[in-house]
Amino acid sequence: MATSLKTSSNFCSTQQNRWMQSRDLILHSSSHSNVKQCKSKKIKRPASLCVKATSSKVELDFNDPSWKQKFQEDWEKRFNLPSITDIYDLKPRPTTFSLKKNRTRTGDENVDMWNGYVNNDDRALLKVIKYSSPTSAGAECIDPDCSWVEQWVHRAGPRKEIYYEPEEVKAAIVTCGGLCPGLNDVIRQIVFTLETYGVKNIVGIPFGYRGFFEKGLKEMPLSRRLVENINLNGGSFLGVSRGGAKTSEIVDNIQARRIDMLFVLGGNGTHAGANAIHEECRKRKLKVSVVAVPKTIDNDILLMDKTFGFDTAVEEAQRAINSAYIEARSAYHGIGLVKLMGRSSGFIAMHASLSSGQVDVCLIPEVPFTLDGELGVLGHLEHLLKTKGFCVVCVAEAAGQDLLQKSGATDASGNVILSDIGVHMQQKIKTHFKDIGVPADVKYIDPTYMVRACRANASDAILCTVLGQNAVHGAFAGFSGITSCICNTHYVYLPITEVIKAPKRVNPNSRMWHRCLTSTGQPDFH
Ligand SMILES: Nc1ncnc2c1ncn2[C@@H]1O[C@H](COP(=O)(O)OP(=O)(O)OP(=O)(O)O)[C@@H](O)[C@H]1O
Ligand SMILES: O=P(O)(O)OC[C@H]1O[C@](O)(CO)[C@@H](O)[C@@H]1O
Ligand SMILES: [Mg+2]
Repeated sequence: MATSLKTSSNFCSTQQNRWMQSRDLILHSSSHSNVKQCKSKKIKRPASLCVKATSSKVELDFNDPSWKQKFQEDWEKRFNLPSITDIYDLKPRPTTFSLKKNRTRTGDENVDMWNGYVNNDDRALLKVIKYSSPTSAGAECIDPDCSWVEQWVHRAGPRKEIYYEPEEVKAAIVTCGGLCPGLNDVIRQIVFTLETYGVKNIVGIPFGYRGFFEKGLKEMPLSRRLVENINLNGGSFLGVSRGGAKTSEIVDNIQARRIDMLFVLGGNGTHAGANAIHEECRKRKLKVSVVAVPKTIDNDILLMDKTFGFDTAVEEAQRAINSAYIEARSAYHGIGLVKLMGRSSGFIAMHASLSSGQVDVCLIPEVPFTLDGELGVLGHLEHLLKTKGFCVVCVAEAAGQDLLQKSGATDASGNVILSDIGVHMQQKIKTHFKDIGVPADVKYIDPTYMVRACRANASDAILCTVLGQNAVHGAFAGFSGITSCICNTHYVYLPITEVIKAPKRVNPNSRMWHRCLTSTGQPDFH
């Protein structure tokens, strides 16, 4: 396969990018499917794309009849799951995770064939829509004709054979980054599942990656009895932290503590850290499985349907919007303004606006806007006060950063600290209506930590259960450097490298954003 793929990215040209921009639907999809457009010097028409592989950039020539096959071979390579068997010649043993007791005797002779395990060759389809044109809403295209190409990913779940002796395993769990509903549900399910396999030595690492190197932070022994009820509360039973991740020190500590399996719960940053730990373990030839579970209220991790905690955050955010609506509706010329979290993506704002049905203006970082001027937000608010008497605005915390002075500061993990768009808008709205002599009663709600410090709702609790259990199955199957997630409604494992390439963002050409616009009735603000 390698010989059939060129590995140059030099052909990517600005000219070709212009072609891409004129077909901006493809441009958007390109970031999602990690496909970069480029121009082959040999080809006149814009029919060549650069496909960025994990470690190299691979160019595909769409005039070559076998381009699909080449794309798929590259895809297979990129989505192959790293395993401890890549570095060790290991013999598997039959699993200790028994499903037999759940089997019903039906008299059907096939029942003896049934085993309930997932085969390593099982796959789930990542994309199920066949777009007939790059201009179709939300189209995700690989080639200029938007051809259908199967993109398979590895199915998650228990395997019939495992690569660890459960009695000898020491498993550790760590929760990193900011809080998120469902952390305790995942911890609990990991412990339950490990015990079902027969693992006796399970520990929690306190306060994120910090727990690996901060003196005085001791690991916490975990058991079913101890974690049985932790899902009844929000937060993390183990504590969380940002910053301070030094991979080599962490791996020294993993070695010193003789940890065989590490379960890492966190967002983009945590996943990058987990992958670095996995790589370092591999470099040192350690038989350690590092398995991540994607957590973040922001829902900004690539390729997956959603991260756990997102649904709950949306539900909580919706309550804030409802309060803003009630305040605005009850005041003379009331304007309710709600700022919602989302470091680089507007998913919470978009979904909470959609679910509440009470928002007139939704502002997200992916869609630029102006406040002043004929087409600005303020003019539209004037119109809303005139026509319906009140209005509700929902703004994502990362929206409109171009309108504000940059703080230049970063948090302990290196994430940019955003300027406060909520406070800025509150002041701008007040000043604007004062200046034009129209009374306006502005009620500003910033629910920040309330949307993430709560207990998981029912749908998140189920997602956490499945992801937590699958994380353990993945580790016993010998995989490492993977994440346990949901793609296209199916539970799968993805290599971490594929999900940390960029933060996932709302596609302004997607049906969902257009549904949001239909719901709010807002015009373009620029
Ligand atoms: N590129 C990286 N390589 C190694 N470790 C990292 C990297 N980025 C972040 N980390 C570490 O991962 C941990 C969590 O990162 P971060 O604070 O960005 O939260 P996150 O996992 O992205 O979750 P959240 O959604 O709450 O922001 C921190 O301890 C941080 O030091
Ligand atoms: O104040 P903290 O804990 O650093 O986290 C704030 C950030 O964390 C998140 O909740 C999750 O990434 C973001 O929405 C928000 O920007
Ligand atoms: Mg992050």
